[in-house]
Amino acid sequence: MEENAFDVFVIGSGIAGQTVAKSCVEAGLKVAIADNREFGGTCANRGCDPKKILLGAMEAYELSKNLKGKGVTKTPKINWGKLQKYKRNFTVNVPVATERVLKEKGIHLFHQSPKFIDERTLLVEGKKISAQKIVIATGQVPRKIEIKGSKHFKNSDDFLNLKKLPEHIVFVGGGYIGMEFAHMAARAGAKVTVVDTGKRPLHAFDPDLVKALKKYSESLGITFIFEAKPTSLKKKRKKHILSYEVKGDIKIIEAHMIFNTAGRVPALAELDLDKGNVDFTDSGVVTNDFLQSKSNVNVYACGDVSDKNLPLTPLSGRQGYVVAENIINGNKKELEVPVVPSVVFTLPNLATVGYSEEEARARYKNIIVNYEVSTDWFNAKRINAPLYAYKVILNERTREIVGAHLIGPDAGETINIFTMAINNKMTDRDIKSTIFTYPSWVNDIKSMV
Ligand SMILES: Cc1cc2nc3c(=O)[nH]c(=O)nc-3n(C[C@H](O)[C@H](O)[C@H](O)COP(=O)(O)OP(=O)(O)OC[C@H]3O[C@@H](n4cnc5c(N)ncnc54)[C@H](O)[C@@H]3O)c2cc1C
Ligand SMILES: NC(=O)c1ccc[n+]([C@@H]2O[C@H](COP(=O)([O-])OP(=O)(O)OC[C@H]3O[C@@H](n4cnc5c(N)ncnc54)[C@H](O)[C@@H]3O)[C@@H](O)[C@H]2O)c1
Repeated sequence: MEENAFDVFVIGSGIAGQTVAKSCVEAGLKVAIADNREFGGTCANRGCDPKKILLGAMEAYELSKNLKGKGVTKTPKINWGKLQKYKRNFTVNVPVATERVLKEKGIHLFHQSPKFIDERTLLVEGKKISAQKIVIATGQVPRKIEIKGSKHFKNSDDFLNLKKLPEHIVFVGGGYIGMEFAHMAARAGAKVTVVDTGKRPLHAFDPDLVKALKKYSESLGITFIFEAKPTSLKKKRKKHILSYEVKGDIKIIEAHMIFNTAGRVPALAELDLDKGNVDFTDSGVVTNDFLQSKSNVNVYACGDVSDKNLPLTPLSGRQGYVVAENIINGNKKELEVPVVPSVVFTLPNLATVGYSEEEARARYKNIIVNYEVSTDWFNAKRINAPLYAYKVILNERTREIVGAHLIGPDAGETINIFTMAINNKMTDRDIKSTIFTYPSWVNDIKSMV
């Protein structure tokens, strides 16, 4: 094979791209991978992992705060600078280690965005590269807020790398990222405001539990401004001024830093997809059930950038695996996704799996909705947890669990048991007859079903 010809050329070295590249090279194919940033992708470098390291200190803070006067004498102070240093121990080696593993496997690396020249040819690092299969696994990037002065917005990468925490922070967007960061910043001592165009934060989550989380967030000092449309952003010495419109009135808010946490969009702008005849929409590359481009059979897409994804790490890995299988064995593997749990890493965690109450009502004739604020249960009282609640939904006819929504300490772990229960069509009786460890959060689910 010519030097610049590959069986598989993968664009993007996150979980999706790496999964494809490694599987294909192990199957004996000649593989290359390109990334226009540090290798390793969003999750490991500037997403899930670094965020969760910062969260560790917040967990220590929260537990101590709740037990203050109950055997714990002081609420600790977060040393943001030291916490960031600790986080960097984990992230600093990711790109080098990722490159090393890929190279050791015989994968060729490129450090630039390729551009399509035609359906099978790319231009990268000044070379024309031909490939039998091209895999787009470029993930997502923050959605631009198209207002005057938008260049002054910081984004999630900036927050996760902040050396010093500003006194007053505004997050524009109260979704996963805005809420997780707002909780961290407030606990670390910043004054925090969340501005959102919607009527409430976290619109994909159960409204009753979100209401409880919002109220608790306010008790941490977080201010919310809803139904607010940003109109301009100005920098004035050390401060930034965000103008926004609420019900026809223009208002302003001043802060030291203002972050764009208003959602993320497929990272496709640099690829010249038109030249490659690759169709895409706002949801990503248009794919069939094999994750193959509908307009160019030489191209596959996987991870956050495919139109079949919920942008979560486990799904991106799953899609990478499906694409690798289809490249290696021909299109045999369709994308099948079991129910997907999801957690917002605020403290307490807010977690969800399966149908929402609204979806379950539309889908089943009769449902049972078990909703309770359970802050007086032993597990919560033991650590003086301020918020613990659940909403579990069953199909009344079959008694199968069809949805679970939790807020409370470790809800991000407990939700996994509900995920297994839903996938395995378990009923309330199946759960009640299982023996779990005691006392444990998971044991509580017997009382929730
Ligand atoms: C702050 C934050 C927190 C998150 N927390 C969680 C969490 O707790 N749990 C969870 O499940 N998910 C979380 N996510 C989402 C998760 O990070 C993504 O779903 C996951 O990383 C997607 O993997 P991927 O391989 O599809 O894309 P990515 O990991 O984004 O990888 C895409 C790669 O392609 C590269 N690239 C982009 N454009 C080009 C181009 N033109 N040319 C070459 N290379 C390119 C990028 O540099 C990147 O390395 C979080 C995301 C963010 C931003
Ligand atoms: N814990 C996790 O699993 C986790 C954490 C972070 C991110 N993620 C993934 O990353 C994706 C992106 O997260 P996100 O928080 O950026 O997006 P999001 O879609 O969760 O939230 C975006 C928020 O911004 C608001 N918004 C949109 N445009 C606005 C504007 N112009 N002004 C003000 N508000 C505006 C929306 O109403 C929404 O509330 C998520 O969908 C999720 O899949 C997951």
